[in-house]
Amino acid sequence: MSKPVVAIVGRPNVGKSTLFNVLAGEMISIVKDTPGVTRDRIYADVSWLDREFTLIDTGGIEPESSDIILSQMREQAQIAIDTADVIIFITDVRQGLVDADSKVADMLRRARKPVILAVNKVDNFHKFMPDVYEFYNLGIGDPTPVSAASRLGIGDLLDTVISYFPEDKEEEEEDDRPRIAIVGKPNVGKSSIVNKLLGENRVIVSDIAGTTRDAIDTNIVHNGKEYVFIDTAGLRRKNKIKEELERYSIIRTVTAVERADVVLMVIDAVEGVTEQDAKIAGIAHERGKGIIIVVNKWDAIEKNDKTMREYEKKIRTVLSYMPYAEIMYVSAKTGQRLPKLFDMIDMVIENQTLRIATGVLNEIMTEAVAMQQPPSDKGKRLKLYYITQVSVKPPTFVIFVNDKELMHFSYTRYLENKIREAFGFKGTSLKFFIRERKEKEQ
Ligand SMILES: Nc1nc2c(ncn2[C@@H]2O[C@H](COP(=O)(O)OP(=O)(O)OP(=O)(O)O)[C@@H](O)[C@H]2O)c(=O)[nH]1
Ligand SMILES: Nc1nc2c(ncn2[C@@H]2O[C@H](COP(=O)(O)OP(=O)(O)OP(=O)(O)O)[C@@H](O)[C@H]2O)c(=O)[nH]1
Repeated sequence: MSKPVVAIVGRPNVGKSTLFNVLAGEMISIVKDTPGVTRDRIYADVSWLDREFTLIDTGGIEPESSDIILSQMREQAQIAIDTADVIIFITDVRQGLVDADSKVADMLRRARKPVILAVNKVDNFHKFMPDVYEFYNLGIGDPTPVSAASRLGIGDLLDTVISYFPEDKEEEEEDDRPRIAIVGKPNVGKSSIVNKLLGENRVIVSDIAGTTRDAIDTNIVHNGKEYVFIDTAGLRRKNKIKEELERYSIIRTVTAVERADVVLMVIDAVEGVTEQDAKIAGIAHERGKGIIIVVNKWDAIEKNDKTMREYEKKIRTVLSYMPYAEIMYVSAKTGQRLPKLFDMIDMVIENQTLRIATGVLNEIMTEAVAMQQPPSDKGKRLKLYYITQVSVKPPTFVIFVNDKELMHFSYTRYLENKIREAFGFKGTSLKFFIRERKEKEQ
């Protein structure tokens, strides 16, 4: 279900960005083309030997003095401990072992998460190996020599990374409680929503033992059904620079969204919807998660009969890439409409896992094609042979055509709309793959 998260931690200048780019650039597909989504390489989807994971770079800007370096590294390590399944701790063979490395190693060791010690800049294994052994002193296991710049040792490193992933999701499958991530800018009311939901519903203590991450999960029972809320609120803002804070909140959002079935994208009604909201919502959209846009603090604004429509218009414009998302206007302060969230969550999950029979899909497609002729180019017309649904979460379809080039984005969108007219699929994106098939095979 959810992909494992792997975090890179290390001192400035040891090669974190270089390693990140090597892992990301060659072996990944970042889902792009969502307007507003950050171009910063803070996170990336990586796959290695059929295993997929989300890679995050916890490193930020370069601090000047060594005591700041240490405190920053502690912050990075803490973020990694809080969010990652596997941590790559990267050091530099040229600089050798330094005090900050040892302190961070202590911290990581106590966290009881799998840590891989990568010793970077080993551009020549023969020459530098004796220096690599020094890193055994950190007491966090065997050092793995790599050279990010020359791409040496990368395969071994990735083998080690995936060896720590749980064997195909057995454990997770047992837990079928809906997982709901609450995301949004600071101060929009994420914690207030969870607290209000907690206050009005029965709470039970998390029964999954042993993982740090569950500490931020809240289990809520509503109408006899359990829901797990994953909160991204409460980033410690003290002493943080703006860029750093933003990086951390993106990491928190990505890792929470990764684990969720449905994402509540919280917007502050008083502030209105902003580009930053578009960035955050884009993370959930890219990952094909169910989405509900929650406009909070609805009690705090002046309203008339047009207010809701005006809000919707603005939201649809700024978040134009997710027209399928439902919008709810709530107040964590008064509790207005909050109980309805659960029905909405149930509906979105149903839609995320909805499967449509192939026969029905093909009827819809045939009818759609009859109503609006497919595009043509240079005398050749697009022919659509066959459509079938191949997976769920999000619902994913494959369309077989005579020529991929002829399948315009707008025609795919048209078919999507026809499918949505028939089945709704509210709250979830739909994915389409276009495949070519020779005419005679039909
Ligand atoms: N010789 C050698 N140099 C490397 C290697 N990997 C990275 N470097 C160099 O080390 C320097 C720092 O690399 P970055 O990837 O920017 O390091 P970083 O840890 O992301 O640094 P910060 O952004 O300051 O945290 C650059 O000059 C890289 O070219 C390597 O494998 N061998
Ligand atoms: N009027 C009004 N105020 C609200 C509502 N929900 C939250 N607030 C206020 O908004 C402020 C921020 O609420 P939080 O729940 O801490 O917001 P958050 O999104 O969790 O913030 P971070 O922890 O910074 O991410 C607090 O002062 C709340 O009292 C609401 O529905 N109406």
